[in-house]
Amino acid sequence: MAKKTIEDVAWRGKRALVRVDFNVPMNDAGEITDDTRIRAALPTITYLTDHGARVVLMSHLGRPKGERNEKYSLRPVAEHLQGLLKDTHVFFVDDCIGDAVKAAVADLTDGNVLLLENVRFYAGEEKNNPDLAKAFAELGDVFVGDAFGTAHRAHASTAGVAEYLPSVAGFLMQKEVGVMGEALANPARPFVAIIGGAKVSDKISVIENLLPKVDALLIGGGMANTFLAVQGYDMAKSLVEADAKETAEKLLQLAKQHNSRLLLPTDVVAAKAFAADAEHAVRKASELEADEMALDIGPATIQTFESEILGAKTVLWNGPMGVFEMPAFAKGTFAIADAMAKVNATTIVGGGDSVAAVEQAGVADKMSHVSTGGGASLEFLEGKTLPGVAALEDK
Ligand SMILES: Nc1ncnc2c1ncn2[C@@H]1O[C@H](COP(=O)(O)OP(=O)(O)O)[C@@H](O)[C@H]1O
Ligand SMILES: O=C(OP(=O)(O)O)[C@H](O)COP(=O)(O)O
Repeated sequence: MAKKTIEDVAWRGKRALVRVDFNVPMNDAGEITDDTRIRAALPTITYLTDHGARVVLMSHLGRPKGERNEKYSLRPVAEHLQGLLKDTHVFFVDDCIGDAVKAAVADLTDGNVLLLENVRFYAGEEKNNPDLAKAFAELGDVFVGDAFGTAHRAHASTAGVAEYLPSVAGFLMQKEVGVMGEALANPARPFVAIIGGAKVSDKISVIENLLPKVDALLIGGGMANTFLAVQGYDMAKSLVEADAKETAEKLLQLAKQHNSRLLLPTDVVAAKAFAADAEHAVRKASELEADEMALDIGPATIQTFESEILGAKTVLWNGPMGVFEMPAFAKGTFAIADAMAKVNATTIVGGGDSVAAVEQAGVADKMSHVSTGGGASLEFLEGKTLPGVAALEDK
């Protein structure tokens, strides 16, 4: 459902209380190692400052468990944001509620930005405590939900606060929900989805939700082994989830019911150990040796998957095709990234390791959309309503 956005508000002089997801990775020295999520929030922030709003940003960082912990301070993020927004004053206040925060908000002039300290320094945040939500609401005139990466959490700063203020979507939230929602509801066809990653059990609901909608579902990664085992292949030492075999069988039936083509690897890269330097060879999926494990899809499977992708008009990808952290088993994953970069279609990379893979392959900017949410995009692809989206007003 379409949500009101920041374009539906007259901002001059108003305080925009914006929930962003600045939960960025940092090294031990407290340096930001990937600022993708900060950059992804810039269109919303600059629209608001350009339109004369006083912008109050709130976010979490890590999981400080409801207590103040300097290791999880957002101060370095404020400094980084100032570097990105050269013509804008970015202020930081070392709390997210209370008198000092109210004073810092009152000091803002039109077009200024203030980043609050980590909202997870308060236990009420993750409990969606109404008093904390009200205290946040006092800091703004309009709430802007732009933290797609945290939209699957019903927390005080993502959902609770929206009960006390007019609430609209930011541009990032609008794009994430718009592009993925359109692909699920009304895809240009053929619609091909590629699902990988370690386990079937993590992605049952995603597969269930996609099967009736897609023209073809390509399955790779560790999870393909369980499907192959169900079909009678001896997967030898491969990762196979014994507990998920029944589920895999049901999903194969579901594919038949919906006439969706579910494609599994026909060949794999088989290794004698789960190690970067393990001896390895290409094998048919039916011909693994007793001491081998499948750690990537093989060249024939790559070719099949590539031609499916190149013939598609919508491609959605979630989860690596193999143990792509080890170069010997990364070819399948990078081949998917490259094929998606080439095809003239709507291409969506949904969260987690597949995003890391398109970034490593240097093709992130060739995709129509690279999601900033791992868990959130997974829940969205499962067809769940995300609390941080539901909290925003419909158009
Ligand atoms: N054939 C395989 N055997 C064992 N592990 C695998 C295999 N293929 C992929 N993996 C592992 O799965 C992990 C990613 O799985 P998952 O967390 O489900 O994906 P995502 O983060 O994209 O949702 C990666 O660390 C990768 O090494
Ligand atoms: O990084 C996040 O999730 P993700 O790693 O699933 O994308 C979000 O900021 C949510 O964080 P959380 O999983 O601690 O609630």
